[in-house]
Amino acid sequence: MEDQKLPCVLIDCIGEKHGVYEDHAELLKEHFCLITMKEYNENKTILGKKIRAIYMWYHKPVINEELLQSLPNLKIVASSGVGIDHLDLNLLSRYGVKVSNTPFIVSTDTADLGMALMLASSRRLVEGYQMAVSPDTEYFPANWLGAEVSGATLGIIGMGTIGYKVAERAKAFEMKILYHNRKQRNKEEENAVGAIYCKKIDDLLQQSDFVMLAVNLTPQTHKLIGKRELQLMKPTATLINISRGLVVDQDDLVEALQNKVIKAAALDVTYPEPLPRDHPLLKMENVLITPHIGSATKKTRLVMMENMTESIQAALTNRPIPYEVLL
Ligand SMILES: O=CC(=O)O
Repeated sequence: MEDQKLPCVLIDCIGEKHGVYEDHAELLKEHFCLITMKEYNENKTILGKKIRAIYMWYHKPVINEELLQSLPNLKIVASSGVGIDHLDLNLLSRYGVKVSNTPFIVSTDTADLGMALMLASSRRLVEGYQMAVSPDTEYFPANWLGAEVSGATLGIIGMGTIGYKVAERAKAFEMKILYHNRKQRNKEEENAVGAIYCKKIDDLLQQSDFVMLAVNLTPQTHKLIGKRELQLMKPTATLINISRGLVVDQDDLVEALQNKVIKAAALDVTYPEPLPRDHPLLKMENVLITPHIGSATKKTRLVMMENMTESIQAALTNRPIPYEVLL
């Protein structure tokens, strides 16, 4: 409902499958007059002029030129999460619209999920669970083995905030940690976690038991891991992706898994999301998939909402935007 005193903010929907959580919406309503896409679509001419910000919760609503043309007073798009690959920054800048994200808060949970995927995949937790609950279960199955994580070699591609937090956790597991950064080497962080820098990505791929992808999706990292890179990996290695699906050539990954070029994959991200229900990755025993839940914990999602609110308030009062994404 429209409250004349509060700035109008467009959101996709409240509740439902991908919408802003009901509880969070109540908090947002203290600061903004929330207009859902459904309400906007029913009354574009009047509401379009009033909307001053878009609260983009997990890539929705989708922003295109047509929408921007009908929102003449739009000042900011506050996007949840760290990745901004779903936004056309040049287009938004042409319309004078600022962009913010929630970069720091997602790192800890996403690193935790990376560890969870590595442990679950190597120790075959999903298969173990299925065996434990099956009517004809065999306890202490003698021929059923996983691979050890403690003491194994982890190669982190992309030692940004998330990658570094993965390294901190891997250190506690006494793993040998290798990392590759396309641009810069960070010696201080390297020493703190005992990580070894691989200038060449190939060295990391050849030596790692687990390869964890934690890079942003950019034109340079698009399909960074394809047939050639998968062939460099050990046949006993597992690929873990907590960044973006498009960092991997998925067809090449399917082929590599089918032909046992690598042992397994654990993926929080794919393309598209979700995968079509008949996609080969959904049918493989050596693939563990989660539905893009890196930052999906109660506390983190609440702080993300607070970060987004702060950024919108700053933009609407012409103050510096705390989490502004610069072109
Ligand atoms: O995918 C999640 C994020 O970008 O934070």
